[in-house]
Amino acid sequence: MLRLNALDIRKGEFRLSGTADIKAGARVAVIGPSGAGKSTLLEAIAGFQPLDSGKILWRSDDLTARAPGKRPIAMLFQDGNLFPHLTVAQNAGLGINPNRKLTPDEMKTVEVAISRVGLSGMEGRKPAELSGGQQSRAALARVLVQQRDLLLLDEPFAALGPALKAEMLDLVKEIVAERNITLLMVSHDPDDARRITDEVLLIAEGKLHPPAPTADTLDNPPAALREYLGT
Ligand SMILES: Nc1ncnc2c1ncn2[C@@H]1O[C@H](COP(=O)(O)OP(=O)(O)OP(=O)(O)O)[C@@H](O)[C@H]1O
Repeated sequence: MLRLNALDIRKGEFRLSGTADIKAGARVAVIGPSGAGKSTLLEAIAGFQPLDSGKILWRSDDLTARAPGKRPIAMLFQDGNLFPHLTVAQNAGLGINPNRKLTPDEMKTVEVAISRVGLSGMEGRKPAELSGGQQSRAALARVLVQQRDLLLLDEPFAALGPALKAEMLDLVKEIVAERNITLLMVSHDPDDARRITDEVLLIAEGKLHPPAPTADTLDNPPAALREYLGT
């Protein structure tokens, strides 16, 4: 269980508070109006945004004071997931160790991850030599080699066309199921949430709401969500 316990986050005038428990292995969409604090919540879970109060617990480990790199978390953002001067294999290898050459076993892990995301044969290419979809796959390979329990996605596929985005979401769904990864995904598109998540965590008006089933919530949205969905 990922326990977001009595969180209180302040950023200038902005404030977000609430409690939510996320079951291990769940796939959860983080939804809410623009500026509601979706990215801020992911940053807090990853350790980049300090809490004013509250605790973040994972399987009874208290992560609250832990540095980002020491948390069992991998994260993908909308942009900037790849270094342009490094190859696909080097970018993926950064997930294991940014500072030194990889051991043969670690190189094997990179090779398996690159194959899993469908980029075998492209290990030596730089990001500029890949399509947008292939770049997303390379970023996902880096997440895979990290072998973390939690994956946080902040709209990483927003720049892709609808078909490619659907393909990437399906790949993420398969991979998190295979590895029993707990997924939190920020999305502006309710169809993304329906496609791969079973629960939604709504953030609105400074409050974090406990996760609720995706289809029920989107079919019968609470008032705070209705305006955002345009229903
Ligand atoms: N450095 C900052 N100082 C003060 N307020 C900030 C700062 N950065 C962001 N904010 C405010 O924090 C709030 C939450 O921002 P956040 O990016 O988490 O929202 P979001 O729900 O992810 O938005 P969007 O859907 O538009 O990406 C916003 O109202 C924003 O204006």
